[in-house]
Amino acid sequence: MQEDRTLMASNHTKMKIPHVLTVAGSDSGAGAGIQADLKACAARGVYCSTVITAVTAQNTVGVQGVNIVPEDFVAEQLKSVLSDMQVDVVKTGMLPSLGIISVLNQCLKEFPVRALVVDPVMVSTSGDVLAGPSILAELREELLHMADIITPNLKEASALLGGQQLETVSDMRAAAKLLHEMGPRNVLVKGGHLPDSSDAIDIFFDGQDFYELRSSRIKTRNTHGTGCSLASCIAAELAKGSGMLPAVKVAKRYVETALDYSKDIVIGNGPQGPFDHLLRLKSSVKSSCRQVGFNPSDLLLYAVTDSRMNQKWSRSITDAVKAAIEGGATIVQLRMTNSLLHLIAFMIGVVVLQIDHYNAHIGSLNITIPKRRKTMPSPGMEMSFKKASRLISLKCFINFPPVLICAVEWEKDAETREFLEAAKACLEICHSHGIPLLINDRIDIALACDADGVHVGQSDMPASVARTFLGPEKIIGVSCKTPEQAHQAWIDGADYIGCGGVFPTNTKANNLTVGLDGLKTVCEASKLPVVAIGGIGAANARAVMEIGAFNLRGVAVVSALFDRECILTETRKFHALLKEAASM
Ligand SMILES: Cc1ncc(COP(=O)(O)OP(=O)(O)O)c(N)n1
Ligand SMILES: Cc1nc(C(=O)O)sc1CCOP(=O)(O)O
Ligand SMILES: [Mg+2]
Repeated sequence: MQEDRTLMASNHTKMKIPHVLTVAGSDSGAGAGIQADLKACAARGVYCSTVITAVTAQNTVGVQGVNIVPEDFVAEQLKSVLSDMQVDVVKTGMLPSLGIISVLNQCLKEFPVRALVVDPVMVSTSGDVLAGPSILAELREELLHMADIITPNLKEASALLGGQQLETVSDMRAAAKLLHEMGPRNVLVKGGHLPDSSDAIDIFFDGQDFYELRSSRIKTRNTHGTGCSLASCIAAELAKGSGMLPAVKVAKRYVETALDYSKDIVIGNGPQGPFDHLLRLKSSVKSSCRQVGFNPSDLLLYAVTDSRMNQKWSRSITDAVKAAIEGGATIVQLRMTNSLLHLIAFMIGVVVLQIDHYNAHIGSLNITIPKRRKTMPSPGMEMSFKKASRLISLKCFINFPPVLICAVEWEKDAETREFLEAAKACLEICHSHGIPLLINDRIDIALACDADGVHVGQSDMPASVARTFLGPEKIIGVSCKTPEQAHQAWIDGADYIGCGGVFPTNTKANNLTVGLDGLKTVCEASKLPVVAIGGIGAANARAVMEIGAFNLRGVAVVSALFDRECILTETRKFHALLKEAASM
């Protein structure tokens, strides 16, 4: 009985992971070959096992040496993987000897897989020969007929066709047709090196139809390994269950995006650099300007922005953030409040529909605003107001679609775009001063602009889920009013908690206050550093900092900085005060 239960439990958690086996050469510079294949598969969320056919000494200058792995040992590697692991797709790269092609052919017969992607690697991007002409006949006879797709570039296609010159798109079409006659089910001739073309044009032929796939040619030296990565990405998409043409399209878009992202990174001194498969290097370079990760002392003077206060004082969000940083703010949170259109949508909703309590039903979406909800209209409303106005807009949409659909839909996009643009601009300012920028509520915005983290409340996305999206290094703060919430924030993987409202505030409507005693209770229960928030200004900040909690690391303020004539002066004064209080 016990045994049965264990079995059931383990069956329940079993999960088949899409799996690509790459059979290719190692590139010591890690731009191409096995290393590129591993990274491309990882980027596409697919497991990748490896059979190494050759070890190359290689960098951004070129290939300095090649050591071919004996075919018996390639066979041993193939058997090890194929006999044990459930491989979906095999992708081949550098196959430098007749014997290796032959053992691969044997193994694929013995252990059939769902698809075979053959990238007929012959010459490296630096022009060095990786597999000589002697292997061409073997490749044609032993492998091409087994392939679901082959992905030659112009030089490789030309070599496979006995040296035929390929200079135009119509040459590429003709070549794709001839290569298809050699047996592969699909052919992708890559025209990346086609002269006089501003686009990267590839020809895909499935035996019936030709497809001209275009992507913009990215001006960059960092193109080493694009062929390997494209083929690996096709293999990865096939392993996930995609059809051939969609897999090719996704792979092309992936490579184009990665090249564009990596166009300015500098690795090595040679003419052909690698690119960043995981689209991460650039941001770590940027964030390396400031200390990576969370530093609790950053909480000392936590400036939370407010767009309506900026409107009131006729200043831009960037000017406000700049002034706060120059005055001594140690961390900034971008908290966007409602635009005018939300207000209009909301008013229409209230006036026209005159509802206390309603349900909006759209497909499977059921939304209810309870009667006399505490967070209904009030001039100080922020997110709850926004949420309510959205729901009412939805109701209006149902009742008066022609009137409201355009306005509401347009507004929704505009708001997100506005938020993202503000976030990008503020991030630049913050990072140029080594100050972290957090985004209030919106994990999507934080991801899109690569902000340093987010602050979420009890009704926002749970911190544990935010963590899975943002990864281990980003900063996550959670609003907590009780010891239980503080405990949960710690379990969920937050970095700090915001505790408030300590005092009443006009900035956030209907906000329950916890007072200094409540703050102290939460601090004592919290395993995380705490920042106090709500109604804190120059007059009471010292009292807050002196409650005697070692993990209270600072105060978060909105109006005390931003609802003032001169942000710089106020922030300077506040910073000096906090420094003094913290040193006591
Ligand atoms: C530092 C800090 N603490 C608390 C909050 C409030 O967050 P939340 O409860 O989600 O309310 P909104 O700010 O989203 O209206 C905060 N923003 N920052
Ligand atoms: C954004 C926010 N959150 C609060 C909470 O209690 O969680 S109080 C608050 C507003 C703080 O503004 P001010 O510094 O102007 O009082
Ligand atoms: Mg929130």
